[in-house]
Amino acid sequence: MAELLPKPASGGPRCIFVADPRSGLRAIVALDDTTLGPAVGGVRTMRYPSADAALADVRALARAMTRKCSLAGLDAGGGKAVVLLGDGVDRKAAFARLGQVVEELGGTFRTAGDLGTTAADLAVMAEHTQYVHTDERGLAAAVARGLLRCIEACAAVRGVPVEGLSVAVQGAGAIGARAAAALADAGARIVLADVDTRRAEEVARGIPGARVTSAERILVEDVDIVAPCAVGGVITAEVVPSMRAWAVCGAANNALASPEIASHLAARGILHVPDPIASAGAVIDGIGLSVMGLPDRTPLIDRLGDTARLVLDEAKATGRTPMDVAEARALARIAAARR
Ligand SMILES: NC(=O)c1ccc[n+]([C@@H]2O[C@H](COP(=O)([O-])OP(=O)(O)OC[C@H]3O[C@@H](n4cnc5c(N)ncnc54)[C@H](O)[C@@H]3O)[C@@H](O)[C@H]2O)c1
Repeated sequence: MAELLPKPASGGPRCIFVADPRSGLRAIVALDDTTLGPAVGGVRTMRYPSADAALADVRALARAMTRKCSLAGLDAGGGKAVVLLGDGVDRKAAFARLGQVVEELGGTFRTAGDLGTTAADLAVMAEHTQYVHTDERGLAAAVARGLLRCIEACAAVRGVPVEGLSVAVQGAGAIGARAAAALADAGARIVLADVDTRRAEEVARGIPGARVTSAERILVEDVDIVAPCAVGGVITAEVVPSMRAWAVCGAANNALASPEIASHLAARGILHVPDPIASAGAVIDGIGLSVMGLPDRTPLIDRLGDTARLVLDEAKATGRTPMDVAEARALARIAAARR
């Protein structure tokens, strides 16, 4: 069963709820603004406390993807899918059904991996749809490249080189591991944490000079930059006063617990590169190839550093938060396309 939920009165993404009793699949696909092109966004797979929590998450993530695609200069809008993990799900059959649903959408939604979705899940989807991007390693490398460019922008604003910076990377999954390696290659000193400590230790072993800290401490470590690369909502009103870093720049989607947190960071003088910019490497790589036909996406990925710099400079000049500046820039491009 695939049911189109009514568009919320407050606006925001259109959602399709998918329930497949045979496989146990429960999923929601959200389609946000498609002015610039098809709705694009990865598949997030996790246990949610309730269906309402999953709906709120997928809507917020799809909205963020709209901003991400617009800021990156892509011919694409925002979308997202979440799979609600629960007991008794036949994972292979569930992702096969999700692949069929994506195919039935006929290219209006294009997807790839995200938190909790494995390469095996994506491979199963790809047997049923042409609209899934399965090159997880390539996408993670693209995210890491874009994140590095944004960290270079932070360093330039601060007037310091990237070489020798200490960076606390939260999350040692696909993105965190690749980002930590790329930052270390650029001369940064890495502190790494994951709720799965063994995973953090394994990743750290492959990165010269990296050390592991606890998941509880990572955001308040005595470092130059904090790079959230795990779940969203981690930069909270409680965490900000204890932070010792001078910049937050990571690839986790929706890292701020709420929009007001951007003001908390600004009040403490902490630079913040909004994650719709810092995490955009993957969508640029995927959509740059599949929708825009760009043989080489690296110039567009490298431009994320310029965008980060512009946003940080405009925020400083106007007294607005980088989040507000980024949002305004993203929406201005969409408004211009509608005219
Ligand atoms: N995969 C992509 O192409 C992509 C692209 C752009 C952005 N992102 C974002 O990057 C983030 C990570 O995605 P991923 O693909 O690496 O996911 P993943 O599932 O491969 O890895 C996530 C890791 O974070 C760890 N983790 C979860 N909660 C944590 C916490 N509180 N503290 C420390 N570690 C924690 C998990 O144990 C896991 O190792 C997500 O926010 C995702 O939306 C992913």
